[in-house]
Amino acid sequence: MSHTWGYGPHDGPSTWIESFPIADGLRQSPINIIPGQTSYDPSLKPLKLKYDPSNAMDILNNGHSFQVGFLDEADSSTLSGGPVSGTYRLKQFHFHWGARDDRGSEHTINGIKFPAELHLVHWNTKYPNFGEAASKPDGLAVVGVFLKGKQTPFANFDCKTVLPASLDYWTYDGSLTTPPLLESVTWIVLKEPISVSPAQMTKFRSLMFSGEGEAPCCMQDNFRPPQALKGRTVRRSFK
Ligand SMILES: CCCCNCc1ccc(S(N)(=O)=O)cc1
Ligand SMILES: [Zn+2]
Repeated sequence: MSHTWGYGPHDGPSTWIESFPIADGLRQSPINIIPGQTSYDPSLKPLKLKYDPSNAMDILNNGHSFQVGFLDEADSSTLSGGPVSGTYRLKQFHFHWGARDDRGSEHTINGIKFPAELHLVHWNTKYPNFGEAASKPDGLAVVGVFLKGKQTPFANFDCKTVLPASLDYWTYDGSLTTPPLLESVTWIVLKEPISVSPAQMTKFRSLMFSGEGEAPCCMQDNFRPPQALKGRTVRRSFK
């Protein structure tokens, strides 16, 4: 059965439960983060991110976003420390954004939406590969970074240069935010956003959901709204 899901009125987030019943699961993402209701956990370690730009392999419009794929056959671009144990390898990064600057991010803070959100997707090297890891509760770790509007050149895709100065973060147990919505993600959402220029946002919004020869449909509003917390705790690494 070919899963055709999207972000439109007939195939968008409210319809995903029809093919993916886990959409109503106990650890779905994204969520609305209410800073006053998070708990500081002094045992949380600093995030350790190591990215080798030469691992970047390709850029792809996958019909839901565009993603930059990384070579993940060695521990050269990894995440460790933070809320996770062991080593997670960078597989890809991609973005979610809105048709306008008043929406676009998947996570929200006190209900505030950012114009876009970057996801750096990593898999746990205790499993043989991404696909295996994606089906395990501790299989994936995704670093979420909010993008805010500002006149500034957009850094190249050396992931290190694209990260904010502070690596303070919120963390919670969640899921993929697109089908198959697997509940295998340790979410690490950075408190400090990075800046992106209006020109960059225009570039995002000029990408297409549609393929060649199809009726043109701009890739915009490719975000899932916040899901129920269902009793989960959101911890923070900073006082
Ligand atoms: C098992 C096949 C899964 C393919 N899909 C990957 C994927 C990666 C990250 C995210 S996100 N948006 O939660 O970072 C969604 C979907
Ligand atoms: Zn994502």
